[in-house]
Amino acid sequence: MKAHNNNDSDSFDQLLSQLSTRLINSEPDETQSCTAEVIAAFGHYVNADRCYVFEFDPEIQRMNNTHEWVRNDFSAHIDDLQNISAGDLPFFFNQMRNNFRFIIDDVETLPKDASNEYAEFQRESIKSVICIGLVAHQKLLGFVGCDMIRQKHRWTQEDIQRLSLVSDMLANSLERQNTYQKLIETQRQLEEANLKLQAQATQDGLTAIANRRALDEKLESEVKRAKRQRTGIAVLLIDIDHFKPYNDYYGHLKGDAVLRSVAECLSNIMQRSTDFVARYGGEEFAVVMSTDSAWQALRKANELLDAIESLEIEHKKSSTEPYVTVSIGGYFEQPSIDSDIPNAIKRLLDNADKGLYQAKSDGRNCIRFR
Ligand SMILES: Nc1nc2c(ncn2[C@@H]2O[C@H](COP(=O)(O)OP(=O)(O)OP(=O)(O)O)[C@@H](O)[C@H]2O)c(=O)[nH]1
Repeated sequence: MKAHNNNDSDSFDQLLSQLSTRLINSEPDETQSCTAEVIAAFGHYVNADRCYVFEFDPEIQRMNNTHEWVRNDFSAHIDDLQNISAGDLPFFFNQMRNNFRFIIDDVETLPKDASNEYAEFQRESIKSVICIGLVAHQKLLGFVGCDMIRQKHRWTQEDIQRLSLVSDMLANSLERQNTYQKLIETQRQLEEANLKLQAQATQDGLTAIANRRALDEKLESEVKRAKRQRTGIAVLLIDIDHFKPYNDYYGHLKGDAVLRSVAECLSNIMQRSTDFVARYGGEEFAVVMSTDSAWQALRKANELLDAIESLEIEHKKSSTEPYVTVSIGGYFEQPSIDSDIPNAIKRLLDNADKGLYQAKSDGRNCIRFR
């Protein structure tokens, strides 16, 4: 076998140093191609027939071949060297766990208890093999190795030293890659948690529709839009009639179910992208709609009133029995271009509330528009 001369060693060291710089600065995709280049470079340098990287699972019970370089026509084995267990190659796994290396000049000299390994080396026509562990923070992550197929090779101190350099480089890069993956995963979890928190902050827990806070935000954006586009905006306040007697007679849990049914019914009807339904508090709901006329809003309010009664939820303790009904107060306004937004919002809510009070006074299950 060809011995290295000083030129070989110098040019290999230079190449390794360049690849190392690239690995340090590489994105995950480039890390893969750099690793492939590193093992190819080592394969050429040591005049090997096959070079590879394997990664262990955290328990060092299984390993996968992640990168492979083969000389000329030698057969590649990366596909059949996946998910290899410690039970398949016990001698090898033990050597790697205990010594972080496995160096065999002649596979014929393997001890008897390495019969599985011997059979595997025969299958791959391997005569000599060297594997050096990828170790980061005293943890064995995998190994980089070389096979000699054409002829046996006595691994020199120089081979071992240079492959150890390669393994240090790859271990650091693998460690960095794992940290990067963990960071990406943590970031994904944080974003998911943030989205959930955001949804919770603007969602009513019982009915899953928007809450009061979301309503305030919506009113502000809709008033701004109405001002800009010179359109009108209507607010409806919808209150379940005699809900206290309902709770007292049917129980709080059934009361909760009524709130959910009413919320769902309102949401099903208010389906335009500019429609908005929120739980205003207790047994009261609010609807915001962009509309050109009070008449259109009144028509929608009538639809809602009928739809709730049509749910036919029994309510024996109501003056509007036999079913659960609602009273609705509404107000429509076309904000002028110079109207003050907080005042406009206050006007919308106050007037809708006055309408609701009037509807309650006038016997409930009716609409009063101001
Ligand atoms: N089940 C249930 N009840 C609620 C919830 N929030 C508020 N309530 C009840 O809603 C009822 C509201 O009662 P009142 O304000 O007296 O109104 P009402 O009985 O509906 O009378 P009118 O509105 O005048 O027709 C109270 O009994 C509250 O306990 C809730 O989340 N679940």
